[in-house]
Amino acid sequence: MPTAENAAAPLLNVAEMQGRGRALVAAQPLRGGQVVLRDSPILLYSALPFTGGPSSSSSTTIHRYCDHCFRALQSAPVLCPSCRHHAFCSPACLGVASVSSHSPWACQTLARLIDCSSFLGQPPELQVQARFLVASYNLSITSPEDFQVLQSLQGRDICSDDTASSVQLLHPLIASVCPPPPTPFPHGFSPELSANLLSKDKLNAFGLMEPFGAGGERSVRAYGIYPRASFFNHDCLPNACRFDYVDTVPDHNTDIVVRMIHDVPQGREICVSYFPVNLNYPSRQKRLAEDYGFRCECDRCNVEANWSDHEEDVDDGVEEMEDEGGDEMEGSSDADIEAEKENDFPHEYFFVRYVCNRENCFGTLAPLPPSADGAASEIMECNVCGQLKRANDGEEEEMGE
Ligand SMILES: C[S@@+](CC[C@H](N)C(=O)[O-])C[C@H]1O[C@@H](n2cnc3c(N)ncnc32)[C@H](O)[C@@H]1O
Repeated sequence: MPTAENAAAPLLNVAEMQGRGRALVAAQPLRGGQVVLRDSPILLYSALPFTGGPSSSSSTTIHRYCDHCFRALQSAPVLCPSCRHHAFCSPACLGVASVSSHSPWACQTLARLIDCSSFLGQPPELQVQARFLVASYNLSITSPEDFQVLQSLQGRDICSDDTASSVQLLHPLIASVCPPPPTPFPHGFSPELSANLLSKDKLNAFGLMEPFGAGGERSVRAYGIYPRASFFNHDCLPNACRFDYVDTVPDHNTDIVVRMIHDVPQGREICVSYFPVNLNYPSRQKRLAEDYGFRCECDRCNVEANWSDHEEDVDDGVEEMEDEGGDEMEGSSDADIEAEKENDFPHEYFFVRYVCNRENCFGTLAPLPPSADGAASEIMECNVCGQLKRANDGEEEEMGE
């Protein structure tokens, strides 16, 4: 039970781990549901491609989110008086944005990109990468200290072919439209720096998700760089997961909160999953190799590496965990099948207890934080659909919306 003394002590230490870089490790025993990190973004950018352009006026552009705090817009937005393209939820948000995310330099650069027809013809992913580059160079002007933090995050040593071709197109385009900064860029402005920044983004950005849709779509509203949360390594059976409450909390609405999924002892590495936990083994390995540059050797991958039925799962990357290993079990008795399943998939308890059973959700469940006296909560919260359920020996009982 946390005492007043150890509640004030650090919960996580940063440690260097062989083959894994920096990692976050439990500095004391941690309880399921405990909040181990609350982190604010140093940079946020929209996950949507640009809309508008020379033929559109601001009155025809649909503004879905505040361009600073990314809350869903409920009423008529406050438009930026200079570009008339960017929309804010309130005059206060516009005021903060005008000296940070939407500085005069960012405002003019984005407005000129929006008016550039050759840019608007580019694929949506490239337009979103342009948003990140403009936000990063803007950060170097408005907050050089935060820009240094961004640069200190892990990136890829060797620029991937994808990143190289994005930079080849985007860097000269941004250079040709952006006005001179108020003072020379304190950290430079070059294709090499753009490539370096894009590789940091790929490894470290967290997506702020749209509310869970009825069809189970998981679309991203905005991406953020969260410097302390960036130290979490990946595990395919994570012991922590992150929550965000962009539309529901009044202050610091873009903060992310990382909570323990279950108890862990002091000294254990705390990991999150970089994607939904229901992805199958080949899809997880492919994604980790291509996007994050490493081969996962977690307990779950070591077991699943020996399964023989990966091929059929590769197409959609999603699997029903209970069906795994079924092909090899024909002709066996029920007891044999159960025993074989148990051997094949010793981690099944994780999916029963900690994966949301709402259709198409596949979110991760973590208990609500323990009470002030340290008592564990029996209420589990899904980090994707937000549903609350009562945990009951692995059977969850829904508690309504
Ligand atoms: C968001 S960073 C995590 C923090 C990072 N270790 C650091 O030193 O800053 C993601 C990178 O950490 C490394 N990483 C994360 N999880 C790993 C794992 N399970 N095994 C090996 N490397 C991992 C990979 O290099 C990955 O691209």
